[in-house]
Amino acid sequence: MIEVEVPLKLTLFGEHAVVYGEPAIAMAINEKMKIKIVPYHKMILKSNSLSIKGIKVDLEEMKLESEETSKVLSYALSTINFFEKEYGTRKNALIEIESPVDPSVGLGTSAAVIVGIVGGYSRYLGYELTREEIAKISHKIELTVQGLGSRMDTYTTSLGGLIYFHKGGGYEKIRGEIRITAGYIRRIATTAEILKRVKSLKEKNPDLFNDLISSIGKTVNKAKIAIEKGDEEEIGELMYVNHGLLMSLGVTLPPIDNLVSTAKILGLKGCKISGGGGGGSTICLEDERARILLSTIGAKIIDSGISQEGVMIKEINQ
Ligand SMILES: Nc1ncnc2c1ncn2[C@@H]1O[C@H](COP(=O)(O)OP(=O)(O)O)[C@@H](O)[C@H]1O
Ligand SMILES: C[C@@](O)(CCOP(=O)(O)O)CC(=O)O
Ligand SMILES: [Mg+2]
Repeated sequence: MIEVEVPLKLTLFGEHAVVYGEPAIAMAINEKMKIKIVPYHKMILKSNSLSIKGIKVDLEEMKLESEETSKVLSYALSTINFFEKEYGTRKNALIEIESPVDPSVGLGTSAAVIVGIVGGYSRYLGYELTREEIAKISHKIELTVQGLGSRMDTYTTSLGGLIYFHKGGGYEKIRGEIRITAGYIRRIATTAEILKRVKSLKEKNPDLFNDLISSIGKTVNKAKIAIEKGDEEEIGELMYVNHGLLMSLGVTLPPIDNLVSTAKILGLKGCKISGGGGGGSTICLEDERARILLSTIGAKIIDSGISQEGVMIKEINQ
């Protein structure tokens, strides 16, 4: 049996802008997606946190027919099919995915599912991929499924730690400690849908869009220096600036905008959305009042402690 643990992630700065070549800073956290792969007589996928809306069942064979299912399983299915296409092999297995959070809440579950299956299923096939190789393959798959996207989530969940992604490519681990209070609410759209909306904004108003995106890039670079210096005041101020720029891109949601502006008035050091937006995750520099504010919007608080470890793959002889 192969057991895989993949850290989820928080985007501290630079979401959306990183898709257009700007820098970003993300952090792997202690919330871990777990994937188990055991030999089986056919290919079965089990997942604890998915739900589908609307089903059609062939009552003769009790066979479920649902467009929605293949959409919701798109990341997992594309990853399994990747191996068949690239390696020409398909070894039946029972693949069980256990997520600590709901899908599509800005915590990188899409990336974690891909990274977990790439890491676990490649090992199941007898390959020993490095974390960097897992990240590279996973980014390719996530991009194929989403049509748009950056290397940020797949690299952060594969490699672990606090990572600065350079403008135009490459990355480096950042020394520095940042303590976050984080929670999430359900979303009104998936990241793929939100990415498409942001892209249409770019097409409609390229000059304005480019100014907004490069302002986010500047914010990210100032934040990197502030994190390395441990300057919490500056980090927090830049979180509010980044949130305001994301608001201009139209990816935030009123309840979260209200929370962020209330936090600023109350004197919390810094808050912003994290990830694709449209609801989902909100992060603040660690503060008890942030937990209270998050609970007022019904957010589920998560374990946002940093995970220095990236994807962990264990082979267990049964
Ligand atoms: N536990 C899971 N099992 C299978 N697929 C999952 C799971 N969690 C998330 N996914 C996939 O990832 C998609 C969510 O990706 P995305 O919208 O990018 O949100 P996130 O912010 O979590 O990355 C889901 O629609 C589903 O296809
Ligand atoms: C919006 C984006 O910058 C981050 C998406 O994060 P998530 O899938 O919402 O966890 C997209 C990307 O970087 O691929
Ligand atoms: Mg995602």
